[in-house]
Amino acid sequence: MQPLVKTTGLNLAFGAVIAANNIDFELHTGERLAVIGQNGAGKTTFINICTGYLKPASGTVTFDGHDITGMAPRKIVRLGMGRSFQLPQLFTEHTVRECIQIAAARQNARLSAFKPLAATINSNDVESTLELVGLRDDANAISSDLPEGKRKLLDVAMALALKPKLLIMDEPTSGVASEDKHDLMQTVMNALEQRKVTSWFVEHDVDIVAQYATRVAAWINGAIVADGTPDEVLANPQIKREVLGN
Ligand SMILES: Nc1ncnc2c1ncn2[C@@H]1O[C@H](COP(=O)(O)OP(=O)(O)OP(=O)(O)O)[C@@H](O)[C@H]1O
Repeated sequence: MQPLVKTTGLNLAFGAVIAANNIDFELHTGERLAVIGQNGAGKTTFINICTGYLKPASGTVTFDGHDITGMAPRKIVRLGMGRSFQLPQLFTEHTVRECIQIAAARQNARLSAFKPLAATINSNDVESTLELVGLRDDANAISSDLPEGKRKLLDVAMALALKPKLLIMDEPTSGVASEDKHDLMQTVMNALEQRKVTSWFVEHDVDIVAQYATRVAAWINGAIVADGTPDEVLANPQIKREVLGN
């Protein structure tokens, strides 16, 4: 089976810091990949290269059979690669429902000053996305008034409105109280499962990684040093010592 994402020989340095060190990587449809690594290991740089926010100095990225190396982020999104951010990127003056409507309309390039927003998109899709992430009761709330956990859910909902094949999430549980992290991840993972979206998420909480990932890749100094099942990688002595700090 053709990998959904494939990178070959990716390199990128910031001055003397090697943020991506010859990364060969494959992700297959249906996987739930957790990426772990200390701060500064290169996890976000790798996401930024794959999503078009950074150009690699060398190497290639393919997504769903397309060469997307150096392609603009909005074009990569249109091919079906969604992304949610460590700090949710919401339309802060709009309601939760409008944020999802705007995301859906942007994907179809249907935003227009001459047509009401709701007339440009399929309202059933918007309502089912609200329901899917448990935000129906918050649909009329202004997005900036939401607590952090719901802001994260809205960020995911906006990505899902674009009907992605893959969703990459940079620290989906950061800034969320530890007692709320599992509920948040459960909701997100159920939503992704229902929409048959492959996922890859950066996560520092080992319990979350062990519970929700089918595969774990560990980063050190811009390179993948371990890649396998959660049991294998989380028990690897080097990873315990250098990544998990045990
Ligand atoms: N735009 C940039 N300019 C200069 N250095 C950068 C830039 N972006 C990242 N770096 C450096 O590259 C290295 C990798 O950073 P990156 O953000 O990818 O790490 P990370 O694993 O995502 O860390 P964190 O867990 O803190 O988000 C770090 O040393 C960082 O300081």
